[in-house]
Amino acid sequence: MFTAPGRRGRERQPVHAVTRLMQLQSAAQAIPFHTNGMRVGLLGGSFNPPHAAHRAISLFAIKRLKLDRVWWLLTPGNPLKDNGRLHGLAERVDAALDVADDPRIDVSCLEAVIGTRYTVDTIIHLRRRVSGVHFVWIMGADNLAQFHRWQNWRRIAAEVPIAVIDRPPQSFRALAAPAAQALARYRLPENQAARLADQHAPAWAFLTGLKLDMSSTGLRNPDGSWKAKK
Ligand SMILES: Nc1ncnc2c1ncn2[C@@H]1O[C@H](COP(=O)(O)OP(=O)(O)OP(=O)(O)O)[C@@H](O)[C@H]1O
Ligand SMILES: O=C(O)c1ccc[n+]([C@@H]2O[C@H](COP(=O)([O-])O)[C@@H](O)[C@H]2O)c1
Repeated sequence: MFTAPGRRGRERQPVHAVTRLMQLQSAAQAIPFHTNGMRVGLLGGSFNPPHAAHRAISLFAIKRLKLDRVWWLLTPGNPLKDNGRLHGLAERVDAALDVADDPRIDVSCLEAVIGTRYTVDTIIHLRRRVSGVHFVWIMGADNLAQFHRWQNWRRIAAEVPIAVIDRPPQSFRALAAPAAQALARYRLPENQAARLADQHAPAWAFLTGLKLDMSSTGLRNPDGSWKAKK
């Protein structure tokens, strides 16, 4: 028997082993459930470890962008990070399923399955394999600040609308960074963010209203192990 954390303030709920096995299998199957016309946010990340802000920004994006679901795409290793102390994918999937704790959030190992660490490959793969779904790439402002260093970032921006979530103290730097400047004319006013998933790329929006200082870095010990949950 596994346990999954309940929403804040609730008791931890038991999760039957068969349910957990099904969740793990569907993560391994890589492309989560979808139907024609669905609006899906893609939150790529290291999730080392997953934390409450991942869940909070996913639910925030569902609300503000009028999404049906968010897929957490667990990277085999961010190409711009030192991945020497990155925990194994299975351990991160297991922890992500615990933290996500919402039927609208799916956890996926798509990038490991297709054998890439590059977002551009992931987006092109999804565009080819999944039709009729409106995707939005979601990232924190720290990632917008270095988006110009991602492989083929202009192609990513040309393929999928992007929602950037405020993440102090990165926000000012992010909006002044090369990618934000280059894409400035494609930025939607925040009060039109609900239309983002319907837009042809390039299109992006910067979402304020949620400021969370939680990070995976803060949840790791100096040796890379994850701090025990309180
Ligand atoms: N507190 C937060 N506010 C806004 N976005 C966040 C926050 N935490 C994570 N994100 C975003 O979620 C995605 C996945 O993040 P990631 O798994 O790298 O967690 P992290 O806390 O940023 O990790 P680390 O501290 O190791 O860099 C990224 O786009 C990141 O910008
Ligand atoms: O494609 C790239 O070049 C690239 C460079 C840096 C980061 N990314 C992706 O950005 C997402 C966020 O990464 P992270 O480590 O900040 O959680 C994750 O999906 C990474 O694979 C992608």
